[in-house]
Amino acid sequence: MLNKKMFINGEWVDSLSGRTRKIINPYNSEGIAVVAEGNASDSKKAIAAARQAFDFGVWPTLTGSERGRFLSKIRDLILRDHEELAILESLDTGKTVEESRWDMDGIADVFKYYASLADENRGDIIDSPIPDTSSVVVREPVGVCGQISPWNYPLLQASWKMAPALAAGCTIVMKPSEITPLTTVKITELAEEAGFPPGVVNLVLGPGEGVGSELAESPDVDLISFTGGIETGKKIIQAASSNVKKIALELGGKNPNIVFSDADFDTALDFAMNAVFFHAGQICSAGARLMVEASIHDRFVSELQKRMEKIQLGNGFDANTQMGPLISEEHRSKIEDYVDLAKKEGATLVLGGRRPEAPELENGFFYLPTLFTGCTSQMRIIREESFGPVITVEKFEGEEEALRLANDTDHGLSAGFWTNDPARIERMSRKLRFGTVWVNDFNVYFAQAPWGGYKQSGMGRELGMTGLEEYCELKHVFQNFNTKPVNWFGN
Ligand SMILES: NC(=O)c1ccc[n+]([C@@H]2O[C@H](COP(=O)([O-])OP(=O)(O)OC[C@H]3O[C@@H](n4cnc5c(N)ncnc54)[C@H](O)[C@@H]3O)[C@@H](O)[C@H]2O)c1
Ligand SMILES: C[N+](C)(C)CC=O
Repeated sequence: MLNKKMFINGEWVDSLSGRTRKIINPYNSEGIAVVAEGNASDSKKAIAAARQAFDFGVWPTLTGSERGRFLSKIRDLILRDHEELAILESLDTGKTVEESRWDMDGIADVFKYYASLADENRGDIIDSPIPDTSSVVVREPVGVCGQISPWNYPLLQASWKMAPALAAGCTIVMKPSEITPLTTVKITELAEEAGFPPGVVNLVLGPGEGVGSELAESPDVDLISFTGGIETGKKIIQAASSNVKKIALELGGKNPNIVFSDADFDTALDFAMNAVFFHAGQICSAGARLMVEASIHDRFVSELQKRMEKIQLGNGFDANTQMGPLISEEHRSKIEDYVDLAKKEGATLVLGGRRPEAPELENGFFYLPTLFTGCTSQMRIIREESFGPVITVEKFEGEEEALRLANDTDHGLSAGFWTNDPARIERMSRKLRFGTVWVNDFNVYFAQAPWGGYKQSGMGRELGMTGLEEYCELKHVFQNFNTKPVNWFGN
C-alpha cells in the first residue's frame, strides 16, 4: 500500500496532527494508499513557504526562458512515467486506464504549451499620445497562488493550474481532492526531481474545510484558483474577500447537446454516447442534457437506448470495460436521488435507473447507464448537474425553441449542436451563451484554447494565452523624458 506525505518547502512531511486518510479504489472499495491528512495549520505552513519563496526567492526573478526549461523538464518526466501516472489515476478514480492514458497525453501537452509561452514573456509597447514619453505594459507574476482541484480529473485539472502559474513566475500551494490525491502527489515528486527551488511548488492534502478554506481565506495568498461545484465556488468567493485576492473559478456545467433533424444521424448518435459515458458521466462538460428535434426524436431515442444497453461496466483495467464505477457511495446516492426526483417530476424512465446486479460489480460504486425521456426545462434533473451516467432527453420544434431552451439555464460551461446548415451554424454559435460551443463534435479541449464558463459555471479561463494571463498582473510603466514644472498651484 502506498504511503504518501505532503510537500512543503522542498520536504515531504507528515501532517502536523499526524492524521492520515485511506484512499480506496472505487471499483472494489479496496485500500490503495494511506496519505497524510492535513488541516488549516498545514496549509498555513505551506502558504508561508510559498510566500517566502516568492518574496525573497529566485523563482520570480528567473527569465521566462529559464522557467520554461523547468516546465519542459516536468513534461519529459510525465512522458517517462506516463503509464505509471495513468495507472495511478485509474486506481484513484475508477475511470478506464485508456481514458487515463488520454488524460496524460493532454497533461504533457499542457506543460509543453506553457513551457513555450513562458519563453515568450510578452509585454506591450504603447505608442504614447504624450510627446517625449514612453509607455510600456509588462506582465508580472501575481504571487502566491492557492490551487484547489476536484476528484473527477485530478491531474488534468491540477495541471491546468500548475503549468501556467509556474510559467508566470508564481509560487503555488496545490490541494487535490481529499479522495483522489495520488497523481497530484506524483507530479509533485516530478517537480522535485525537476529541481524547482524549495517553496515554489507545495502540496497539501486533506479536506476542503480547513485545508482548502485556509487557502481561500489567507491574506498571504494572492490568488485562489478553484475547480469544483458551484456551491463550493460561492464559499471560495466569500472566503477570498478577506484580502480581495484574485479569484479563478471553474465550476459545474449542465451542457446541452442539441441534435437537429438535418444532422448526420449516426455520428450524432455516436457522440450522444461519447458526450456522457466516459468516466461514468462524471464530467463537468458532459452532454447529459440531450435535446432532439421532434421529427427524429423517437428514432434517435430508440437507437440510443439500444447502444446504451450494450455498455460494458467493469474494472477500468479490463480492456473490455467501457464504463467504470462512480467515485463513491455518497456520489452514487446523489445520482439515485436525482433519478428518484426525475421520476417524481414526471420524466419517463426508459432504461437503467438502478445499480447493476452482476455479483462481480457489487463491491464497486456502479450505476447503470440511465435514460429519461419526456423531460421539460423546469425539471430539476434538467436544471441541475447530476454528474453521472444519466441522459435526459427534451424534444424541440425548430431552431428558435432549441436556442431558448438551451440558454434557459444558470450554467454556461459548454454546449454542442449537430446540423449541416451553415447559416444555422453561424446563428447558433453566436447565440448560445456558453464558454465552449462545439459544432458537430463534443467534449474537445486542448492547451491552446481557453476553457471556462459563462454565468454560474465560473470566472476567468484556464488554458490558452488567457490561462497564463490569469496568473499575471499588468503593470503600465510610463516615463517622461522631458518633465517641466506646470506651476498649476503657483511656484
Ligand atoms: N469547470 C470545470 O472545468 C470543471 C472541471 C472538473 C470538475 N468541475 C466540477 O467539479 C465538481 C465535482 O468535483 P468535486 O465534487 O470535487 O467538487 P467540490 O466542490 O466538492 O470539491 C472540489 C475541491 O474543493 C475542495 N473544497 C470543498 N469545500 C471547500 C471549501 N469550503 N473551501 C475550499 N475548498 C473546498 C474539495 O476538497 C476539493 O478539493 C462538479 O460540479 C464539476 O462540474 C468543473
Ligand atoms: C476535462 N474537462 C474540463 C473537459 C471536463 C472536466 O470535468
